[in-house]
Amino acid sequence: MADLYGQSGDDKRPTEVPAIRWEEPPEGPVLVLLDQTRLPAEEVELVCTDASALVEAIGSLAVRGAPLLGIAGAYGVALAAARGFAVDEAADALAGARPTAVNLSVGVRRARDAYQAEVAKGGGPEQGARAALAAARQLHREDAEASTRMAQHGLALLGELLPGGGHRILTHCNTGALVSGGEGTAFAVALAAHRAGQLRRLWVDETRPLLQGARLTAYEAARRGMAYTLLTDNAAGSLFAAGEVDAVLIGADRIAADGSVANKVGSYPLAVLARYHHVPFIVVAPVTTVDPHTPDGASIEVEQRPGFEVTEMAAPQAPVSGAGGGIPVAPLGTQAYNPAFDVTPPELVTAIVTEEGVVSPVTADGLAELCARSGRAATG
Ligand SMILES: CSC[C@H]1O[C@H](OP(=O)(O)O)[C@H](O)[C@@H]1O
Repeated sequence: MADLYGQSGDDKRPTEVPAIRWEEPPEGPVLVLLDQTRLPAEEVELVCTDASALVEAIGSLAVRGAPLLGIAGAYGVALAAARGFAVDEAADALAGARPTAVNLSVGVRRARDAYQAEVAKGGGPEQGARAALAAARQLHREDAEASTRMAQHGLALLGELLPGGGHRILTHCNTGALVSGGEGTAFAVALAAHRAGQLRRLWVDETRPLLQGARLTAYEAARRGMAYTLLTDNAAGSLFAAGEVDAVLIGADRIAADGSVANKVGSYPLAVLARYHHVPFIVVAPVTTVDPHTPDGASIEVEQRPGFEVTEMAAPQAPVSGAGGGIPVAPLGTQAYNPAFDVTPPELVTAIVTEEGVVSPVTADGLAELCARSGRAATG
């Protein structure tokens, strides 16, 4: 077999530009986003002055990833309030920007509730805006703390499942600092293994069609000096067949009450491969991604995205030719099926790792207990 263990990343420079930050220049508060559609070629920042700009950034995946969507949604409510826009209208637009990641609506609700509680107490719009900002900042901090704890729980689980270290981990999409207030979810576990000298290889699925793995996970792994190898999504099966995968680590966008996991499209086939090859399939997500109000996988709304993301390759310098302005890889007018996510049933998930601990096997009761431990009511 060809040399699988190619050159690992050698740039120890951590991602210097935060995925999101709130600033208060003289002309008024702004939300500054690292535009993830421009990575890895360019680190370009988007400055949002209102909720509609943020809704557009969420829809284009300039800002993305379940936990970060929650943080962005909360800051978006605070931004609308601070700039005197209609808060309820902004909150509804933000919560509806993408349907699958439950974190987005959770984050929006936390900031909106804080605003409304302050106003209900007799505070003016300014006090309401400050309360919304405080709620967004608290969520940001909580997510960073959750990331650290998930990494600890995940590393311990890898040690139990794979004694002896030298882990070869396959991951899908992007679950690092670019989706988090901290170092991410599944990627944070792989990073902890790297720091502990236990990561032999991070196999990075490119993750068609938007290439979050190739563009973003490789970008983060290189900057962390991790040993990583990029592969096409189609090549994952042959890696399992060659015995080159010790565990799969992925994130989640919504976990239903029964333990069904919605995550980037391509996750479900990996779960089937992992089961067939007796490889642990581990989901890493904060408790805010568990949705007790969605009973099962069939109840999860899976975002359907534009066909041009499949029929064209994004290339900023590409001549405008198809619907999306990229380089056509299919005849103009080709219809495409482009679900952003798929759903993995709980029986194919070895464990769900959260900041509150690990659920394995994955059961509704186990998840409910975890939510209760975090102080969130687990109702069916
Ligand atoms: C741990 S959140 C990252 C999660 O979000 C990604 O989706 P998208 O890039 O469309 O926001 C993907 O499902 C990742 O697992």
